[in-house]
Amino acid sequence: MECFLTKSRRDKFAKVIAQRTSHFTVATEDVYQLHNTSAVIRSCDVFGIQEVSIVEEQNTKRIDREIAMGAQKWVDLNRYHSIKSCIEDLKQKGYQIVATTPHGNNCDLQDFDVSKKSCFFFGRETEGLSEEVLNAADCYLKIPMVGFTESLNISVSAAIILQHVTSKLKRTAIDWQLSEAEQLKKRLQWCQKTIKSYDEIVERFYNNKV
Ligand SMILES: C[S@@+](CC[C@H](N)C(=O)[O-])C[C@H]1O[C@@H](n2cnc3c(N)ncnc32)[C@H](O)[C@@H]1O
Repeated sequence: MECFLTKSRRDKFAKVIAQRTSHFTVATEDVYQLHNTSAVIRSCDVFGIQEVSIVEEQNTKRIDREIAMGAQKWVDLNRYHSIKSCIEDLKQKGYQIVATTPHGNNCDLQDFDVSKKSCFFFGRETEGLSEEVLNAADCYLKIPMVGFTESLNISVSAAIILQHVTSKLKRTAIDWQLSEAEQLKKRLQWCQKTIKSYDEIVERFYNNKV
């Protein structure tokens, strides 16, 4: 199927998939502002996180396509209407639950142990994470702050944390890449999303673009 893509598109897929990981994943809990969820998804794509879970117990909103800049097309979105089922699924997949929060004596980002498969939970703009997530968490993670402001914006926190943990992970000997079979499956899915119609394939074929 990839033969129907242009060479530059195929090369791009190969380059991006080689940097994708399921060692880390991200979950957002009832975030009110669409642009915040979209910006988190965009950061996941940028830092190579393949799966994102969006919990909408109270809000059910469409992802803001403009802000995600098409990132929602390349990242797998799992949507949940209950935090309980989201946590159960993640634990079943072998992830530890990491509650990100500006409060308390949590683990500082610099000291975070990247060896375990982890899901980073990000909370609501005003209330932060629910008691349910905080109680289920295996650990708490904090970005150190030295100003007057009580917390960072959720999408800013996600970008800082993901940049830090993914670059630290890549400096270890941990096997963090998707398996060959997973990479192939994902590339085929991306192909399907890229090719909009059979007419397009035929047109490309006759115009010698493939
Ligand atoms: C605007 S903050 C929520 C502030 C809220 N008043 C609270 O008490 O958590 C939104 C989310 O960003 C993340 N966050 C913000 N600042 C953070 C920090 N310094 N360290 C870790 N996560 C942070 C957390 O996931 C938080 O739930």
